[in-house]
Amino acid sequence: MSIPLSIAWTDGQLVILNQQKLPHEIDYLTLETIEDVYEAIFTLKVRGAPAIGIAAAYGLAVAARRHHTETVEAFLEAVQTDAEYLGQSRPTAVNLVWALERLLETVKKAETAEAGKALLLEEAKRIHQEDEASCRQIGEYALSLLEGQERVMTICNAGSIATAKYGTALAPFHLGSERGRKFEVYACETRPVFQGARLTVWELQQSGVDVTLITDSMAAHTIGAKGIEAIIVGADRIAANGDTANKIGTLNLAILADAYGIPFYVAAPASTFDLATRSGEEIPIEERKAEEITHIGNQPVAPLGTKVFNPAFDVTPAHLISAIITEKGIIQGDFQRNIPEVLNLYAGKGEKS
Ligand SMILES: CSC[C@H]1O[C@H](OP(=O)(O)O)[C@H](O)[C@@H]1O
Repeated sequence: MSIPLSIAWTDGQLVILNQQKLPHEIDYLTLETIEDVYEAIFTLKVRGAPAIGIAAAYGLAVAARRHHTETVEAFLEAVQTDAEYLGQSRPTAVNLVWALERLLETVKKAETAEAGKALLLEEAKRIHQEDEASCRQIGEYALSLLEGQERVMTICNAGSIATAKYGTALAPFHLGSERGRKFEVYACETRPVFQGARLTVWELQQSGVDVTLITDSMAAHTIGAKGIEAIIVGADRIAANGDTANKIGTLNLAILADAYGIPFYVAAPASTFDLATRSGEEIPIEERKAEEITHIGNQPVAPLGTKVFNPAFDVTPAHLISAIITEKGIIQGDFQRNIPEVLNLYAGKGEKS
């Protein structure tokens, strides 16, 4: 059994597992240009909030290697332009902008372009390593919160391939499997891109975790019929008040958890919090192309030209969230007050001194 990975810096190159080809093909891609990285993020070849941030960070380093400028000022301007370009690849996951801004802050220290190139790559590697450690710690906290609970539902893929390793919502299942802890995971297929059916099922099977696939519409019935004891999901952006953007369909599960009286957990690293965003109303929700809904593969399932609304995310209000599981601890109660306390963060200013 193994925990799958989706991003590597190998022999000086950025290599990703092409998640659009899973589960039937294991296809690795080397992203050689900033355009390659943008396209991989936009088309969900690499996806998942933390993984998007890691890929963008390496993308900035890859792009910088191609700049041969007369001055360090010109180099820094070119890097700034690259960051703005990559930052437009997907709007909802705050990890993308967070990673790019962290690299821009780091590279400002460079006295030469060559030093700047080294700083960018070192910081990208640091973000990659930190995320793996964060996800492992999230898994530990989630295991403690799920003590005595076996039957758990999830949606989309907040797994190892959506992060550096382990995942966020799926981290307790991967760690639990290593320790003989039994879980029965019920994975919503997650239309329209099928991250649940294609990615979460595949990923948990690689790790030897008992996983059952259901359609999104089966969630309410399944919670009752199978005695689901908790729901755990990932996040793409968590506002200062705890409102959480995650894959479309997550709000449905939060409402169902409230109706059934079972806990609804969000698992996410500190890099997914955006304290400059006061509430969920301010979170940009990505809308994607109609064909994701009107077609399955190349097969149309709706009349051609059908009008479509295709939001890729929804926002779960904080009052429906039982706890937010982070690498720095489990946040409950008054999220507005407890988020900065637990994460030791100020709005937009990073760690407390
Ligand atoms: C730890 S992954 C977080 C989040 O990202 C996924 O969205 P997408 O597949 O569109 O990148 C999903 O919302 C996951 O929960």
